[in-house]
Amino acid sequence: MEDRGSGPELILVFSGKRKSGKDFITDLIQNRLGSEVCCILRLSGPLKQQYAQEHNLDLDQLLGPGPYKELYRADMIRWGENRRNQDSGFFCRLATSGDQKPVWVVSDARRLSDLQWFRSEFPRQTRCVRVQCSEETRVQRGWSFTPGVDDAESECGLDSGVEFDWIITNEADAPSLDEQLQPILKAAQEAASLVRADP
Ligand SMILES: Nc1ncnc2c1ncn2[C@@H]1O[C@H](COP(=O)(O)OP(=O)(O)OP(=O)(O)O)[C@@H](O)[C@H]1O
Ligand SMILES: C[C@@](O)(CCOP(=O)(O)O)CC(=O)O
Repeated sequence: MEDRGSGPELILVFSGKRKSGKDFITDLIQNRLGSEVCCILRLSGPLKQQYAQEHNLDLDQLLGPGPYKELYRADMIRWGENRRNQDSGFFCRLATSGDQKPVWVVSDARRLSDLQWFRSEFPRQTRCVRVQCSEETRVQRGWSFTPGVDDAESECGLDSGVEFDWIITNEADAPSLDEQLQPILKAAQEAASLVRADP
């Protein structure tokens, strides 16, 4: 039998446009699975931490869903891309260092290099999930088109060329999230039970 070691048994790598609901859905998954089983990892976490420190900004607001982070988004993208150009796995490595939970939920993949990093480091465990909704719904959630952001790699890098394992439609008139998330939660529960059976 394969040695499972102490790494993750399943990694759900989420992507989706701004205000599609990635954080909302990944929080819901963690609530359903429990924080003993599942951790949420944000690739933007270490980026925002370092950026906030260098620019003397409010990290909690940069991490939250409000309008504050949008003031800095274009510059954070540029700042992060400088780092990524030197080392494309830089933020993936920082975000994943040291977590021992059986299920990792990565809430914010944005670039093919992010998916490639997980697929190459964790080929057996990685699954890709897309969150989608209409532009109208995103506008209702506070989105407006920003040139240099919404037409750049940060938002468009995974628009094509990716085979997603699951696609979730986060709209009022779509099937309920509970229904759509069922196969994902089932896979996560199976992964967690493998770890329990093989400590
Ligand atoms: N199904 C839903 N029901 C109610 N509110 C929702 C739903 N999905 C998302 N929202 C709300 O819409 C807003 C944007 O969602 P969220 O922050 O999860 O999007 P995101 O894709 O993570 O955006 P960003 O890329 O800007 O971080 C939040 O205030 C969130 O609570
Ligand atoms: C700067 C950046 O990490 C911001 C992500 O913010 P959020 O996931 O939308 O809260 C986007 C990027 O890395 O391109």
